[in-house]
Amino acid sequence: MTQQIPQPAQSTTPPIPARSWAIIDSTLREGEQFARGNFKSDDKVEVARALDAFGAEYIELTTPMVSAQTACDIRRLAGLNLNAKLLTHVRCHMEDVQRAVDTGVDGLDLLFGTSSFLREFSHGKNIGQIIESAQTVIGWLKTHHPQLELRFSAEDTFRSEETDLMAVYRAVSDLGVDRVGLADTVGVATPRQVYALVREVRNVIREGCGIEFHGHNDTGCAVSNAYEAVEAGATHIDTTILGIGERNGITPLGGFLARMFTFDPQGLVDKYNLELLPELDNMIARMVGLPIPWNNYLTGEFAYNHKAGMHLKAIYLNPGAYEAIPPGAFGVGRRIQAASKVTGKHAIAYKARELGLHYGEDALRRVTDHIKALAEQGDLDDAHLEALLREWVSA
Ligand SMILES: CC(=O)SCCNC(=O)CCNC(=O)[C@H](O)C(C)(C)COP(=O)(O)OP(=O)(O)OC[C@H]1O[C@@H](n2cnc3c(N)ncnc32)[C@H](O)[C@@H]1OP(=O)(O)O
Ligand SMILES: O=C(O)CCC(=O)C(=O)O
Ligand SMILES: [Mg+2]
Repeated sequence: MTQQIPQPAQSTTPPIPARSWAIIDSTLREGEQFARGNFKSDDKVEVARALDAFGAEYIELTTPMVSAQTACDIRRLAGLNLNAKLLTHVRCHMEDVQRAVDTGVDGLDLLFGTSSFLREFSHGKNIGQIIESAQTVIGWLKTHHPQLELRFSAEDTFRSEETDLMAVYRAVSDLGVDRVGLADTVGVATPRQVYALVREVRNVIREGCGIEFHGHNDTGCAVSNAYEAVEAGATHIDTTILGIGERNGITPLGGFLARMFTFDPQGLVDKYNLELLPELDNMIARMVGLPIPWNNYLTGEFAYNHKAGMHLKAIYLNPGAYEAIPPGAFGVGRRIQAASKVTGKHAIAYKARELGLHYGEDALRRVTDHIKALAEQGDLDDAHLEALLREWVSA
């Protein structure tokens, strides 16, 4: 079975080039906020090296304010001299940033909640005070650490007032941050809202200022929202391996890359070592002590399982008939499940031929019907199918 790499989806929308966006992988920050995420120092080194080998452009780390050990781990990771840029995620607070600049990271991801929920219940500051804090903190960083890459994010963006957001984004862009961040902190945004807000933010920030999107998956839109952000001009997307994070997590690295592969397969192949994705997913599954979900994007056990007779006939001729993305591109294989009640004669004929057996038309119909009837009691495994095909060919 050979499979042609699918061409970018044909639609009225132009393909989105992979060079227009970068991954900020937050497994070592948002992922530490996952119920089972508690990475030890050596785990962090393993994860950072694996993400670097994969080709992730940025790796976001937890704030050094967490503990002395966490600060020490950040310094250890900074000492690895990875190709990926290291960022640490800190409150917009002088003590935090002073601690962060001592760790040797390449940049700081600053944040301040701008929704009424967070202004009232998290930090108690109004928009004017948030902007003042940003001026103090960013001003100090620009003077004393001009080499650092800076991002400022309005946490809970999608439940914040539009006028507040535009005031904050304009102010931090004027202060010279490299990127502004939009965060769907509670996973409530719809793809259309994300598209519209990214376009609007683009109009108030200076040219060349990047836009980052961070999306939670509470309502199942994390991948679509990240995609819409890119379509609207976002330059950086936050992901975690397997999507781990607070509650049910954020945009998963694999899911986002699957989405983007359909627009620019070669661009993704050029940027990332995509065939390492199963290693990344397995590594995090091991570290958090959970299996990879059966329906996980690309690497789930059944992500490339083909079963129905009508599908199998076409799959044998060209797998692209029922696959948007060739599994080999991401280092995974497909499974053909030929011996079920929903199978058909073409699949059985292919299986027989693989075993060097040749059935005439009538015999093929009979053995297929027999298999389908037997499978009413449960699917047959490959060994059972093989034995049956060998037995029936001479019957
Ligand atoms: C949506 C997100 O994921 S945001 C990122 C979340 N990440 C984290 O919380 C990192 C891990 N956190 C920690 O280790 C701790 O919370 C620390 C070290 C940051 C702070 O610990 P504590 O001093 O014990 O405070 P605590 O966590 O109880 O409360 C949060 C404090 O941060 C303040 N705060 C919240 N957001 C911000 C902000 N963006 N900028 C500045 N201060 C903020 C709150 O006002 C509160 O301070 P207060 O006690 O002076 O009112
Ligand atoms: O800093 C950010 O942009 C995102 C913070 C975060 O994890 C969130 O808002 O869910
Ligand atoms: Mg988050």
